[in-house]
Amino acid sequence: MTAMTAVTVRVPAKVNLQLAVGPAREDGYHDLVNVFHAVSLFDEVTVTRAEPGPSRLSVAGGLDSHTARVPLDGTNLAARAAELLAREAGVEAAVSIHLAKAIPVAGGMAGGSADAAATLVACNTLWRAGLSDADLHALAARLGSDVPFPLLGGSAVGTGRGEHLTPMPCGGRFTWVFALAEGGLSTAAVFGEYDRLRPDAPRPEPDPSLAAALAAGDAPALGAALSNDLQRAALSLRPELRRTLDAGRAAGALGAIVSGSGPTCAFLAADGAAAGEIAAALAESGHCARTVQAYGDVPGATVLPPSAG
Ligand SMILES: C[C@@](CO)(OP(=O)(O)O)[C@H](O)COP(=O)(O)OP(=O)(O)OC[C@H]1O[C@@H](n2ccc(N)nc2=O)[C@H](O)[C@@H]1O
Ligand SMILES: Nc1ncnc2c1ncn2[C@@H]1O[C@H](COP(=O)(O)OP(=O)(O)O)[C@@H](O)[C@H]1O
Repeated sequence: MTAMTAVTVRVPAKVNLQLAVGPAREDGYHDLVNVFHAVSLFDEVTVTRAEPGPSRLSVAGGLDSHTARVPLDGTNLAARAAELLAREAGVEAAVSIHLAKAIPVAGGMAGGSADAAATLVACNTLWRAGLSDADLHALAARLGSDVPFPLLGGSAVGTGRGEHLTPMPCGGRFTWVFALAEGGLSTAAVFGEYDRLRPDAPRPEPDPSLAAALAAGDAPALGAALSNDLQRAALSLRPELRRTLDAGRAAGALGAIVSGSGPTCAFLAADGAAAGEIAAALAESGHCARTVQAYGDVPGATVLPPSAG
């Protein structure tokens, strides 16, 4: 059997349908009820055998202003994922990693986490390391709170700091418009602003009406149930996002919300035609850098056949 030389994994972005945030814990993290929903905006990560040594990284795609902010050294979450998996599997990390990015960078859609999850799957395949899904999940949680979800995809609720996942049924295909902003927002800074604004945050609780709407494929009910406790903090740091949200609502969005820690804004549309109208209105308003349309939910990290890589 000849050894594989490269593996490509396709991995989705997420939007948070509910993000309920408790008070800061002693370790600095916050307990969450975090409903993840994987959407059809994909990064593709290709891991190729290379000389031993630090992983070499390259990046392409997406908004130029975004890709320029992707670190190409050992701090990249994908490089850290390759090193962690190599240590765990007892092999040498000898790979180059190419990131073809469609997920906005520092946009609250977990692009770096998606790349890390994809790298775990790609290296596990390339090195025939034989780690189980549970092993990969445990490694993912060590890399970041958002890293386990893109392994799974679909829709799922995350508790703890977001890493304990329970899948949720999704009974339909939901149509989304995302308004990408020019700059990013630091997740830690948004949680810090949340603490300043909500020192008395209550314990986060799941919203049963959201779970029911998701399971029923009921877009108007899901739009009404969307909620994000970090939105106020993101708007406090980036007040202009309010105009983006207002423009999407005025154009008929069933729900309008900041995605996770932002600054990407997410709009739920009734159907493809409505999504086109929302995207056109957002573009005309001049309040966002670019819009993309996507649907959810979609599967998690998937190895592509060699010819497609
Ligand atoms: C807010 C969310 C919502 O899904 O994602 P983004 O919108 O940024 O993509 C996540 O909770 C982000 O997850 P992730 O980006 O993996 O965060 P981590 O690397 O684990 O932590 C980065 C920093 O965010 C803060 N943090 C993160 C998760 C959590 N439950 N409580 C926190 O307080 C901490 O300040 C931490 O130092
Ligand atoms: N593979 C990666 N892709 C994008 N950003 C990365 C990656 N690895 C590390 N980063 C760093 O992580 C930060 C957060 O990026 P990202 O995961 O895209 O956003 P968010 O946490 O808002 O969902 C970026 O500002 C960047 O410096």
